[in-house]
Amino acid sequence: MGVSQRLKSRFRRFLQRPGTTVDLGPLEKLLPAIEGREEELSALTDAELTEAAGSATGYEEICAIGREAARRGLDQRPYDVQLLGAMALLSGKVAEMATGEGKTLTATIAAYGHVRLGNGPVHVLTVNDYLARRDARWMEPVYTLLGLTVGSVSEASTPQERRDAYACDVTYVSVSEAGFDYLRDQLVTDLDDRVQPALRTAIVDEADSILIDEARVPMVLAGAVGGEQDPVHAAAALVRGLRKGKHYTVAEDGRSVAFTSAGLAAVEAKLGGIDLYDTEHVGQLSAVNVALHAHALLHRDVDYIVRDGSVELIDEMRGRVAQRRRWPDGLQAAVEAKEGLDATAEGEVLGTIAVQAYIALYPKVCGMTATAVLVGDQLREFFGLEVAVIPPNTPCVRSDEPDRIYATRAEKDEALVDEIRRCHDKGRPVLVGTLDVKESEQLAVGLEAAGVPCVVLNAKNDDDEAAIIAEAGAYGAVTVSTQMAGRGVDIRLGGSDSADRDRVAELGGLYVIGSGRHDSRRVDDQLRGRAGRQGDPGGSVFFVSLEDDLVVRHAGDAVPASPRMNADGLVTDPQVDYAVEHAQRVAEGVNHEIHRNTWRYSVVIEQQRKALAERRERLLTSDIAALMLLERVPEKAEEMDEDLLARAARSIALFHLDRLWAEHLAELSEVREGVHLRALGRLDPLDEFHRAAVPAFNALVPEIEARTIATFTETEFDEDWEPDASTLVRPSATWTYLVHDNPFGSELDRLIASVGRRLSAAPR
Ligand SMILES: Nc1ncnc2c1ncn2[C@@H]1O[C@H](COP(=O)(O)OP(=O)(O)OP(=O)(O)O)[C@@H](O)[C@H]1O
Repeated sequence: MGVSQRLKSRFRRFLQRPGTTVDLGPLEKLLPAIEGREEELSALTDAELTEAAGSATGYEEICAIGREAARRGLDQRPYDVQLLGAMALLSGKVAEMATGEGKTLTATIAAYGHVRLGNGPVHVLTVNDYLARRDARWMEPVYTLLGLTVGSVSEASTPQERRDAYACDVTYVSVSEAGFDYLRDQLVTDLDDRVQPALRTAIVDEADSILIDEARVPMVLAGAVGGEQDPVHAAAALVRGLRKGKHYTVAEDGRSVAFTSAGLAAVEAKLGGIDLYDTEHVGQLSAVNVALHAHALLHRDVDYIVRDGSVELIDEMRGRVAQRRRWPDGLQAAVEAKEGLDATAEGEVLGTIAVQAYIALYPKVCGMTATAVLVGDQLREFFGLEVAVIPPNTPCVRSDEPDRIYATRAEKDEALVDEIRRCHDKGRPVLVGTLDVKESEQLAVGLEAAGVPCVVLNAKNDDDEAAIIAEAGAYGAVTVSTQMAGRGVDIRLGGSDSADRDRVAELGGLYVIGSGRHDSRRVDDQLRGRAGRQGDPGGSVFFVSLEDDLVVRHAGDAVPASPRMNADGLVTDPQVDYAVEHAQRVAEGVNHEIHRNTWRYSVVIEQQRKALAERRERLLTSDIAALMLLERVPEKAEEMDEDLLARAARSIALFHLDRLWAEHLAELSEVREGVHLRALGRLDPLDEFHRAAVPAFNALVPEIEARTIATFTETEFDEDWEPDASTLVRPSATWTYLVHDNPFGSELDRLIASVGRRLSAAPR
């Protein structure tokens, strides 16, 4: 590489440092020309506008026509910054636009543009069904004027409704529904049963949340198989009385737990004095470890709630019940057993894909969120996406106060209630963001005792979430919710009808209070962003205590022994401010590392899934299965009617491919859970995983052929032969779920830790 090239590449690396963003200059230059088209376009009839929309080609024309359609369809003229955002999305970037800047409309113009540029159909991927439905309906008049069809998919949609929605130019769908549809489509035996067309372009809403926070969440399609309950219940009973410190220790980061020698001895005694580390008890050891995880690390009303006799997971970030989400196999049943509920059937995994891998199936991806810069390096690392920061339409005048830090939790809680009461007495609306549902409820009790009425938004009333959040800016309102709840819902000053706007604005607008710093600064920034939208007055502050989890876990050493404080107990030591910032950065680093690690495991499975999907597609759309049988079993195949042979060969081969893939997934998950590794000792888990996964996959294709030939040979065919009539019965009921936070990595650590402890324990 020559000197100038090296310089260029260094300069480029400088430009691409985390936090650096795309230059908007070239796009800004188009704005005057777009504006110049307004008069001429406004003179067109609706029909003429629609016709013009159908032939637009460049960014300039797309934006000019998009603007005119929005003006007519919604009575809102898109701001220049919204057009800049739309162009950033058209050029495949993640647009960072502050909360309330009108991302919904921005995405609409971009979706139209993508269709015009030949990148359709476009999927706008949302974080939930509510937003998919709302945005599709809200933007429909604009799409109609642009001559495009729009649809939305939700959990309740029938296959035909899904097919219709996906047949539109633009489809709004939550990322999980889209992923599940993809997985179901991978299992059809008749092309007509598919609902999704080939994936082309995704516009990802709340991009940081979907692309980073949810990236490693696997979406799972399962078939009904009876679950075994008893070992799980037995293991839950074994760990029920165990105590922290004495019987087990929890790692500082709260992510893993390990038996102490005393704990292990207690469990082994209850089992009649067996040695759990004996190879014959490997299954039991695994069950007991999972039960301990459920017992020690998962807390009711924080990680899950129990409703109508079943365990429902709480989405840690949003603080609301995560629909159809489960922990990985075993853990879910262990929590159910801990709560004394019948364990639900595990089900056989028929297909699975992580959110990140699903997104990667779209040849074109772009996205938008209020907080992208902070994850700029991760967006680049995992998706090759760059961030474009779009300036606000009206400058933000929100006043963000420095953290108020107290020595103890109790002092913090008291000061928090006092501050809320002071604001409430004046009528200034307050939105409090808490870290979890339990904290929300505790705060509500404190507020009630102080005579402050409040509305608590928690996982248990998620149906009304949007409506409640929309009123958070009303005069005198006090709303308590977890930090992430209600993302995407507009908070207007003076209530959803803005009736009291002036009075509330005079009081300083909405006051957002965080009851603690989240693990990620991004989530804190999102919370702050709920105040001061579109140039509204507003304020934000976070209350922190040195006993908060985040500080204890990640900055224990950095906190001075006796920090400076003022008379009110407020810590005024700059070193403490630094320690809190530091704790957050460490937590962010830990999460990034977990993401990277999980992804390294998924890469192999992903390649295998893709290779098999291609094979399946060929089986489905060609006669390769029949040709294989003609070659391998000529006596029988040549005698059969051609159509019948093609039909039978295809069904049998698809059946075996799907079955073997399901078996393969089960095997991989066992490998990952460490069942094999435990016997193998301390080897690099990732290497070990590859060593098992690659040959297992290579054996798959010959095995599909062998089983296809066997079934073909054994089956009697007549003209009316149907797959269902033979032994080729597919799992009848299928359902879908998301696997919550993958504890495998930490489980391995835990196992290694417990093995280590075991080894160092004195021989008995
Ligand atoms: N060009 C415009 N002119 C007037 N009002 C607009 C314009 N664009 C958007 N709005 C209004 O601004 C409000 C916020 O829009 P929207 O909900 O799309 O914001 P957002 O950026 O998605 O916010 P969030 O980060 O909460 O998702 C809506 O009430 C919308 O009608």
